Amino acid sequence: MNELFEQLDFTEDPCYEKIIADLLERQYSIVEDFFPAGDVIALRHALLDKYEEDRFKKAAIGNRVNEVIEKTVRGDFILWLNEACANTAEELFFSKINHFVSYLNKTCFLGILHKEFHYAIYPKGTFYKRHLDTFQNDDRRKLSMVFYLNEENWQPEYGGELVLYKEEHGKECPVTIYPYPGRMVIFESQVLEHEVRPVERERLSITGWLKTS
Ligand SMILES: O=C(O)CCC(=O)C(=O)O
Ligand SMILES: [Fe+2]
Repeated sequence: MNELFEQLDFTEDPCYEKIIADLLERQYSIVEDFFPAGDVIALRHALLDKYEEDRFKKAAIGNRVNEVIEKTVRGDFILWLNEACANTAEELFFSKINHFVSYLNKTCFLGILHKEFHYAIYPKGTFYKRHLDTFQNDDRRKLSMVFYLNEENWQPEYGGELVLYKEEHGKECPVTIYPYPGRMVIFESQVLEHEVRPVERERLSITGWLKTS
C-alpha cells in the first residue's frame, strides 16, 4: 500500500527527465537556469563573503587522505559547503539538490547515498589540467556537477571553458562549455576526462559529486 502511495505522489519533472536522457545518451547534460537568477546571485555573494573572510584554501589533488598541492595541475581555491550550518542561499541550494537526488534514486536506481560540494574560485591565470574526477583509491564519485556563479556579463574571451573529452567511435570529440552564470553541467565522473582552460578573470563556481557510498 505504501508503495502505491509513493507512485501516486510521484510527478514527472521534465527538466530532470532531460538530464537523465542526456546522461544515458552522451554522459553529460547542460542545464541553463538550474537555479533562478536570484539564487545564483545569493550564492555568488555567499561565496565572495567567505572568500573575503579568508576561509578558502588552495585546492589539492588526490582525496582528503591523500592530497598534494600541485600548482601545475590546478590553481583554484576551494571551500567545502556544510549542509548542517548552511546560510539561506545554501539551504535553497541543498534543498534543490536533495530533491534532484531523490528523483534520481526513484527513477534510475542509482543508489546515491552521499554528496559533497565545494565553492571554487579560479584567480586570473589559473586552470585545472585534464583529469578524471575519481581517485586511484576511491571510485565512489558517480556524477560530477558544476554550477557557475559568474557575473551576468561573462564573455568568451575571459576563457575558463570547461572542456569535456568525449569519445565517439574511437575518436576524441572535445565539448567546450563556457561558465555562464546559472548554467549547470552534470557528467559521469568515472567516464569523462575534462579540464578547465586558463581564466582571464576570476571564475566562480560550486562543484560537487553524487556518490554511492
Ligand atoms: O569548474 C569546472 O568547470 C570543473 C571543475 C573540475 O573539474 C573539478 O573541480 O574537478
Ligand atoms: Fe573535475
